[in-house]
Amino acid sequence: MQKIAVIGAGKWGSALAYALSQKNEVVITSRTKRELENFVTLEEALSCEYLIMAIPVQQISTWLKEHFTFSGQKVLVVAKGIEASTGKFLNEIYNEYVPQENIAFLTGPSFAAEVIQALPTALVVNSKNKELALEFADMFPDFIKGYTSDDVIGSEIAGAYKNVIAIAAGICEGLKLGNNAAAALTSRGLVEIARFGKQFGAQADTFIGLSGAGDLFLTASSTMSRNFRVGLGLAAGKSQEKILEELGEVAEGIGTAYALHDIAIKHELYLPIAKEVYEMLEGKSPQESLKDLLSK
Ligand SMILES: NC(=O)C1=CN([C@@H]2O[C@H](COP(=O)(O)OP(=O)(O)OC[C@H]3O[C@@H](n4cnc5c(N)ncnc54)[C@H](O)[C@@H]3O)[C@@H](O)[C@H]2O)C=CC1
Ligand SMILES: O=C(CO)COP(=O)(O)O
Repeated sequence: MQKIAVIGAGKWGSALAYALSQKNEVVITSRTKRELENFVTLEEALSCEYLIMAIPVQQISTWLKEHFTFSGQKVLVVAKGIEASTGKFLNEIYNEYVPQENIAFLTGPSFAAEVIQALPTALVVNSKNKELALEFADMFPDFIKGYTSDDVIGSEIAGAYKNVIAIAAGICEGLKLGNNAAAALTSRGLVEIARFGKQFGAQADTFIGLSGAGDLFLTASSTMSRNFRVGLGLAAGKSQEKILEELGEVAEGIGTAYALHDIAIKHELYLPIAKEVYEMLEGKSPQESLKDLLSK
């Protein structure tokens, strides 16, 4: 039995704590105390050999600075997004604290609400350390088929960027543009993600697999996705503040759209869907944006 600590008791941290507890000893911690039987202090969690990091991307730099000291832990990062304030990828942020051989990243189609019901899925553990990736994949319960990959940057980009495309897909649905438009937008989204990934050294195969197409098709087609629901809210003319208040949970696509906007300017990249999502978040009319994307 492995002693695993999940850090962050939101939807995803809680679902993974449940899933991993099928075969392992798991404790969980969060910034506010929860009435959970396996709840421990942060100090105790950080003393475990294996850490599952479920803190949202926009908060993680500050959290690491304030709370984390590396002492040999093996870390699985399960968040998906790009830091808005700096444009940094998660692996860059974590690599300032955790050596590359001790860190892995989890991607693939995984609504927490289904994982916590033990419904089946297949996920990818991405790490430059193959042994570590296998170690984490072996911890999964029978209802999660574990794959491994060494394409850390590709899988990370796929997981982060699909949240932005899911916002666009939610807008498309909210505006009732039809199934053809939704499929066109999602497939162009996948091309956009893959093209962006190539710029940063990703492997092309990653984008047609679980971390790319798998997670994109899931998130961009379901109201279970928080990012998709952000899109529905924008289509309904709601403000970003109102949408987030109603959501009550994190939607990483928002911060990631801002990050992509800055990265596109810095590297002179053509990211049409991400650009329109950014502009809609900044107040452009969704009708206008979708017209710009989908008509000649
Ligand atoms: N919910 C899902 O289905 C999935 C979520 N993810 C990713 O997992 C990450 C977390 O998402 P959820 O758990 O769903 O979000 P959530 O909104 O349910 O929970 C976020 C958690 O982070 C904690 N948190 C926020 N700021 C913090 C800080 N400064 N210090 C410590 N803790 C802090 C909150 O207390 C909360 O427990 C996101 O990056 C998301 O994209 C990935 C796959 C599936
Ligand atoms: O990443 C997810 C599923 O794989 C969750 O997506 P949302 O954050 O949009 O709900």
